[in-house]
Amino acid sequence: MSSTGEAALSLVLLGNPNCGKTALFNLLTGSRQKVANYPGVTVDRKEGQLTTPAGRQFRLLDLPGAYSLNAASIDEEITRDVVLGALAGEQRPDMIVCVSDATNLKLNLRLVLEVKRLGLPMMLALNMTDLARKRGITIDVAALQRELDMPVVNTVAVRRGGASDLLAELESAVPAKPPGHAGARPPAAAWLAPDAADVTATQREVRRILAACVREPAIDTRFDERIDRVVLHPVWGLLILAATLFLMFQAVFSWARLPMEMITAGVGAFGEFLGTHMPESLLRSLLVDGIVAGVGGVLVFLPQILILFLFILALEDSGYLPRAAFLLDRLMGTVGLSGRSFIPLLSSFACAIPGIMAARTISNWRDRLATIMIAPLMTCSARLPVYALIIGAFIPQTMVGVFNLQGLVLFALYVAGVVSAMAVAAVLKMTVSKGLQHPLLLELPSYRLPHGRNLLLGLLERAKIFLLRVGNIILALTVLLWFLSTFPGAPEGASGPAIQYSYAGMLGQALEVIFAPIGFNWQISIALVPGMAAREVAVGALGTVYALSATGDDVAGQLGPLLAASWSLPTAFSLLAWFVFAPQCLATLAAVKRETNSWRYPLLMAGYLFTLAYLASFVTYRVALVLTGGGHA
Ligand SMILES: Nc1nc2c(ncn2[C@@H]2O[C@H](COP(=O)(O)OP(=O)(O)OP(=O)(O)O)[C@@H](O)[C@H]2O)c(=O)[nH]1
Ligand SMILES: [Mg+2]
Repeated sequence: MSSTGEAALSLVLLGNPNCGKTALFNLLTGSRQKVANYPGVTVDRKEGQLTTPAGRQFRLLDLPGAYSLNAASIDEEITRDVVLGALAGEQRPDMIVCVSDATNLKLNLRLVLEVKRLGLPMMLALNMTDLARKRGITIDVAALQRELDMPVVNTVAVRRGGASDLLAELESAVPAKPPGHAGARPPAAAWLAPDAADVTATQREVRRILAACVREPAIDTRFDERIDRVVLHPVWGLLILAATLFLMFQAVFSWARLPMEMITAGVGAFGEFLGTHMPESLLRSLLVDGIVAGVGGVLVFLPQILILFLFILALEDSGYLPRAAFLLDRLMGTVGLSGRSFIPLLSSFACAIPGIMAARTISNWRDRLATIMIAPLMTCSARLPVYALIIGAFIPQTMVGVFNLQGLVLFALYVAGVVSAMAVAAVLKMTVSKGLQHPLLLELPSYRLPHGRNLLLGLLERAKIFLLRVGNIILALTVLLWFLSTFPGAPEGASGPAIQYSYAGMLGQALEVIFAPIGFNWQISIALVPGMAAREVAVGALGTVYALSATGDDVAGQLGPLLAASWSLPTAFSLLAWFVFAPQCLATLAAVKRETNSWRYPLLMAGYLFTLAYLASFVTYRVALVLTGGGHA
């Protein structure tokens, strides 16, 4: 509570895409919202608390970027509605903090002038002033303040203390709201969508203000342009993109080997220690067969996940992503998608859910729907443990020329996801999403060397998310599965491992009827069920199920060799094919329901993905059987 006892005033951060609003929000509130160097990162309103050095409190809202309040896409509608107080249950903000990229005021000031017409209390944060200075741009802040008739402060959102001027301004400039008098806010002028004449008038005003307040050297963009000549080249550009992605998958395997071996050894030693030092009991089984075999089995994949994210974060920070979108626009156009879909789809490599949300930036509903529907085919990071487990067990570590064979297979699985997504998009184009092509208008940010500290923080965040997942949902489901696999115990005189007679064993054997034609045994069938909650759980579940089926030896930390001994190669390939397609993630389906506001699309999605998964596994299994001389199963 602030010293004067007033209710916290609400502030919103409003500005063009990629001008640094979220970076500023994080700096002011201590949050860790996603920041990246391309437009359209934030797609939802985010709330935080801000306390000034003197102890004054504010509610701060971060908004999706917009070029105008005249919204064209869902994310921009959110921004408009928050600013105009049109959102249900949300009052109009007390004050608007416009954030502008100081290196690009010509574009940014248009929004400032448009918003100014609302007549709300307002101030301007000139962000990225570090870059502006580096480029020799000088801005006369006092003059700008006079011209705009509002407080103007310099900020550097990525530097500690970079918002001190803004905080000082907030300390003094905001009129306190009289307690209990919510109605005392200044009335906002009604907002009318600007017409062509308004836009021209605003442009003219921007030019006048810039002439009065800003001095720029003859712009020196040669650096960016020289890079773009290669990166946006139709042939070289595509080669660079392919090489980058390829390198990423090679690295996931080759760089991760040592840390993975260390974790495996650690987990194995721990399991063995428990196994030898605890008396034979249910508790020992829960710890060794349930938790160590299950959770430990998933934990091993942390290094690979971090390497994947290192690449994704570096790409996001560099400014390369919108270029790749631009490059792929024509290619994606052939299947009815636009380059606009590229970033949502690329985000889906991390997880389909933020990818599906990022599709909000696509203004055309049909394009957006098509993007949402194919997002789960992008290989999310939760599939990585499953792929890596099977590849590690069945694909030898040989080198093919300079390439690591395991990395090649992983790359092929990612390609399989992308190619199927394109095929599905092409089918959707013929049916639901028939429509015109829209030209891709995308602002290209300046290239920037990824910030070491940002990368490190991003990776720590990722590690935290993964470990929390392991500690929460994966642990809980593993324990549940251990329970279901242990009870009821085997009847007297039973042959075979006790798990066969348990609840999970019975379920697995029932499901095996469905899955036998695609080569899955009852152990795999069991693992698929908890795998619906989170894909990695399938790995933990296999660990537990095999630990309980094994006769004597514990499998903690060495599930791979055990699988290699008990599955045929066709079964392994079939399971890989299954995971390329199967919608093994309820959270994704829930996100689709939320984003499309209907049950229709998640159901459609689950239906088509399960069908594809079954077909793909069936074909893979049969073909592999023939090729490996396994005859008819
Ligand atoms: N050098 C420098 N970089 C900055 C500054 N502020 C933000 N950035 C970088 O600019 C990029 C965009 O920052 P974000 O905070 O994601 O921008 P945003 O306005 O929230 O973007 P949207 O959510 O897409 O509208 C990131 O790469 C930041 O690291 C700054 O003051 N100086
Ligand atoms: Mg943002």
